Amino acid sequence: MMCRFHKMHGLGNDFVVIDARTQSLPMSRAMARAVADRHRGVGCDQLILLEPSNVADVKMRIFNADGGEVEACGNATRCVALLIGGDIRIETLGGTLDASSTGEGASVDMGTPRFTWDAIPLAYPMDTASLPVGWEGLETPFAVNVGNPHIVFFVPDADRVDLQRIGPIIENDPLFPERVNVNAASIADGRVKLRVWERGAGLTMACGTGACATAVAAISRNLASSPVDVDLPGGSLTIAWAPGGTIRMSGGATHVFKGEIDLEALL
Ligand SMILES: N[C@H](CCC[C@H](N)C(=O)O)C(=O)O
Repeated sequence: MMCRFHKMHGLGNDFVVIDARTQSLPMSRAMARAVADRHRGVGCDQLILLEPSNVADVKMRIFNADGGEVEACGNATRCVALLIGGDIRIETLGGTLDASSTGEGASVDMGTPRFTWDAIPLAYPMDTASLPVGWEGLETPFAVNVGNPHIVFFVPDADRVDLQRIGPIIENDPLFPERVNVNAASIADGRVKLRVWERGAGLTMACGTGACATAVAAISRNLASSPVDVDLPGGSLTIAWAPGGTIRMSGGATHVFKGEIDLEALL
C-alpha cells in the first residue's frame, strides 16, 4: 500500500508526518517502528499520524521510534501547525493545543503543567519539585508532566552528562510507571543549555516538551525568568510560563520533502 508522507523536523528532531484525514490508516506499534527505522524504513524520531477530530481542526497521534504511542510532542506540534498553516487547534492524547504558524515555525500553547506525583506519574508519593533520588551524581531532580512525563536535572554543564549511558537507566527506572523523558540542563547568562534522552527515541537534536519542562523547572527554582531561551543541539526555543498559567513555546519548524513509501514492504 503506497502511502504519501511529509518529512519534517523541529530543530533537527525529525518526523515522518502522514496525513490520514481523508483516508484512514490503521497504525500498529510494529508499523510505526518500521517507518522510524533509519536503515530499513524512512527514519525519524517520531511518526506523526494526522486524523480527523471531533473537538479540534486535526487529531495528531504521536508514535516514538520504539513504536509506543505517546501524549505530546512539542516540536511535531509546531511542524503540524506549519504544514496546515494559520491558527489551528490540535487534539492530542495529552490535551487540545492551540498553535499558530509563523512562516518559519510556529508558537504553541502547550497547556498547564501538572506537578502532583500521580500526574507525572511516579510509582509512589514524592515531592516532585525536588525528588529525593539520584543516579550516579545526578541528584534531586524536578519532575513535571507537560502532556508527557519529564524529569529535569540541573548540572554544572549539560554537555558533560553521559546521557547515552545514564538516560536509558533512568528512563526505565521502576519509579516511572510510564517511563520518563530525561533532561540534563545547565544555566549560563540567563539561558538554559539542554540535552535530552527521550523516552522511546533516545538522544535527539531537540525536544520541545523537554524545553517546556526544563523552563518550568528553572522558573520554579528561580534559576531563570520567563521567557526562557533554551539552547538545544539543534537550535533554540523560547518558552514563556508563569506559575498557574499555560506554557507558550515558540520556535522553528521545517518541511524537508514529500515522499511515498510502500507500507506493506516494511513489515
Ligand atoms: N519522547 C517523547 C515524545 C516526543 C517528545 C519530543 N520529541 C518533543 O518535541 O516534545 C515521549 O515519549 O513523551
